[in-house]
Amino acid sequence: MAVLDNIGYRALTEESACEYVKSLKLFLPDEKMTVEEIGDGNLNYVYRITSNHKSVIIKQALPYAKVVGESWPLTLKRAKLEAEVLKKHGEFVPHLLPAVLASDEELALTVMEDLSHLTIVRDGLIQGDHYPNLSAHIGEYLAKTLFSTSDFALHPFEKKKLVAKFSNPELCKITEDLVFTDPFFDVETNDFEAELAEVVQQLWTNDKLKLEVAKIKYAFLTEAESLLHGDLHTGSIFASKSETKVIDPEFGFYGPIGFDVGQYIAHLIFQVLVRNENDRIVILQQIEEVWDVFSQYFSEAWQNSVVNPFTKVPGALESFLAKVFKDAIGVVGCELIRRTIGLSHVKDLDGIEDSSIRLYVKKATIQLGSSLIINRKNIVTISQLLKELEAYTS
Ligand SMILES: Nc1ncnc2c1ncn2[C@@H]1O[C@H](COP(=O)(O)OP(=O)(O)O)[C@@H](O)[C@H]1O
Ligand SMILES: CSC[C@H]1O[C@H](OP(=O)(O)O)[C@H](O)[C@@H]1O
Repeated sequence: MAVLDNIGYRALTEESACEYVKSLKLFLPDEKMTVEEIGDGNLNYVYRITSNHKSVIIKQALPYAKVVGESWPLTLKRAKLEAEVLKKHGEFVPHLLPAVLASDEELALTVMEDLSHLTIVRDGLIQGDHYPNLSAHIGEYLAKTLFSTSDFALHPFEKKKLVAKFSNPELCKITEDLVFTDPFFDVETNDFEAELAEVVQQLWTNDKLKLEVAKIKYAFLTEAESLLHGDLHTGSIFASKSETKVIDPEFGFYGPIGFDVGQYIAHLIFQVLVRNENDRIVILQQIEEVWDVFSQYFSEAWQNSVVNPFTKVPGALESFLAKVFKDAIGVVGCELIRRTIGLSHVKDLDGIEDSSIRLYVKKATIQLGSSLIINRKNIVTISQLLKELEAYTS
């Protein structure tokens, strides 16, 4: 992190968080307010401030990663980047994002709409809740944000301006390491039970697998297709039966579309792997639906596009969607593996209390991840993906 990042910065306290929102005139000067720190993520503090008649959220970045502490410095610029991604994506899908009420680059914070009436999707799915509109909404979110920020929608000057504006090297490096590198090597920060050592050793010595991961990582490093969310797991989505809101795009940058699509599908797959046969059907349907809705909206936008004459060439759309799908399957494989044996796990797997079931599911997750990475060229439809999953569920 550049030293100058920090000038004027101070970490909020509960008291100064209240003062701050009062200074924005979001509350009356004499209004009685309560404040609570509710952040459960890896990186930032989140304050919920309420009075009798309203509530807001302040999310503040620290100059380091909260989960590790000061030994892992991290740029404060991520807060501004997150607010800017919310605003840019908000141009296309305002109904699927929290409203940004204010942002402050110096204090590295964003004030936004309080979504506490909704549930974090990961928690809801773990407790067996069903969100009938979730994948239709996420499919729409993915198609509209990713198409509208791509070369298929923007003049090349505008697109390149956005690529520069949303440069996010420090946060990308975390993904490059934690998703696409460390789990495939014997690195200290990896985190897995001793009983998985044999399966993990097989990964580390599998050069065929590593060669494919190298290609997927290279796409992440080099393919500036669209402005991604960059961390679209089920912990970054709030939902109810009718509403869906995507939060936390601080890993946003210009990258391959298949990354966002693949991360979302991967986190639905964790639920496929932990549920019994009857309960998993709704999740399999959600996986099918997100791809169907994404490709439907993306195709409509493509057909209306006037920027790029090649969009009119027969087969161009199908060829691009096939590329996105293949990229997504590779990302699914890497995400399944990293959340099982790397730094930063998911509650879906770690929360399985019975250790023999937990280890069984984790081994299946690693094997499924490897198979998807290696065979991704042969998995070209969502039905083929669902068929592949069958072999790893009991
Ligand atoms: N707009 C919001 N409304 C209500 N709660 C929120 C909001 N934004 C974040 N939170 C809460 O804070 C938690 C952490 O937020 P998140 O943006 O994921 O932080 P991090 O970047 O540290 O992962 C969320 O899981 C949620 O419980
Ligand atoms: C130490 S960063 C690891 C992990 O944390 C981020 O998750 P979140 O901000 O949603 O808690 C992101 O997924 C990173 O890969």
